[in-house]
Amino acid sequence: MQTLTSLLAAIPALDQGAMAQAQQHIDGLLKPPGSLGRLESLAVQLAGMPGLGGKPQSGKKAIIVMCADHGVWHEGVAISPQVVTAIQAANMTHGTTGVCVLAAQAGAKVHVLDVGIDSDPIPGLINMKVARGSNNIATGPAMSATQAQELLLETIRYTREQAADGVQLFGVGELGMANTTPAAAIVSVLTGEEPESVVGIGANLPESKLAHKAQVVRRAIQINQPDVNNGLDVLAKVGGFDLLGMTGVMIGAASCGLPVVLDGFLSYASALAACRIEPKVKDYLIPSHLSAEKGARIALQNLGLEPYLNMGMRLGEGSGAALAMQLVDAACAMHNKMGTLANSNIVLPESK
Ligand SMILES: O=C(O)c1ccc[n+]([C@@H]2O[C@H](COP(=O)([O-])O)[C@@H](O)[C@H]2O)c1
Ligand SMILES: Cc1cc2nc[nH]c2cc1C
Repeated sequence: MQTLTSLLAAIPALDQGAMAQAQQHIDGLLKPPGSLGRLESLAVQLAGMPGLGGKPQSGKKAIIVMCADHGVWHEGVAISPQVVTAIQAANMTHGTTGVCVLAAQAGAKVHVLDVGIDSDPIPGLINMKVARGSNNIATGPAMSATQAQELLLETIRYTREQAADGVQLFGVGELGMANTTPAAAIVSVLTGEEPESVVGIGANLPESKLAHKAQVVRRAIQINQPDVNNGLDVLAKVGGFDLLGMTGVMIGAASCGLPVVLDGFLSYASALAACRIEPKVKDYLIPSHLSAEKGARIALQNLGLEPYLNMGMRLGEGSGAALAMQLVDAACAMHNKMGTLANSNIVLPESK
């Protein structure tokens, strides 16, 4: 089996030649050069990804939803009953969740992984349960270093298997009551921002409880002392199984030279950790929307990513990734189907 070190070393650089060629092709399409804005830069980014063979394409799509519970829920940082994680995970298999409906619109398959729900195994889910919930980060590490290393490798392997099975576009999603608390802790540690700046209401926590939630995040960081230079240590100490699993999908996709569409706030935390583990992962990340969670802008700015959409969404599950997959399809259609200026005998003067 491949080691994490060898998988990280195998992440290819973007193909600059293919990107220059795509840019030239797009400049010759039937429109004023640059007039399709960020759809054009998205197509160029895709063209550079070696796993797509030098051309923007988005055939088979997979949204991988990591489901887990969190010991820190018991600190009173979330209002949803913890059992909602298990109930909603089961709903994923019935196709009734937000992500399932939006993924169907995008032509994406939803893969639901149980990486640590506090329940018996749920029929229809892929069982990668590490434990029935992570430990309470306010009193100690979320998981052991060994658990973190093993789950990271297992989720990377799962992603690479899907790539071998023909998936060309990945999306990440998560489900886990209270997970905006460990996500805020990760974002605070990896951006250097104060917990108060990155803690938000999650799934409708009353504003009056925000100061308590920030205090819990502060305590988690104080007690665990995560190593800011070690993304996996941060995930293991103040993260959770779902957040770590999404990092695995990002590294797995990048190691295959394939794109991965982010979702909301939780996925930004996972992406910050992925890029701390290996900065090359960044080239393969496609932001989707700006989550309405308070720390969202800070996290994305730190990643150096500008979201495509701003819809006030904060559902998670991979719903934002599903929506933005349609933009990826649009960028591919533009590149592959539009006519050219040359074929219409249109000659435009240089604008510079
Ligand atoms: O995607 C987002 O930006 C997002 C923002 C806030 C909440 N969520 C979802 O709500 C849950 C976490 O909220 P909470 O309040 O329980 O920490 C979890 O299941 C997430 O999928 C998701
Ligand atoms: C119903 C429900 C669905 C969710 N999906 C993600 N987080 C959620 C929280 C709740 C409460």
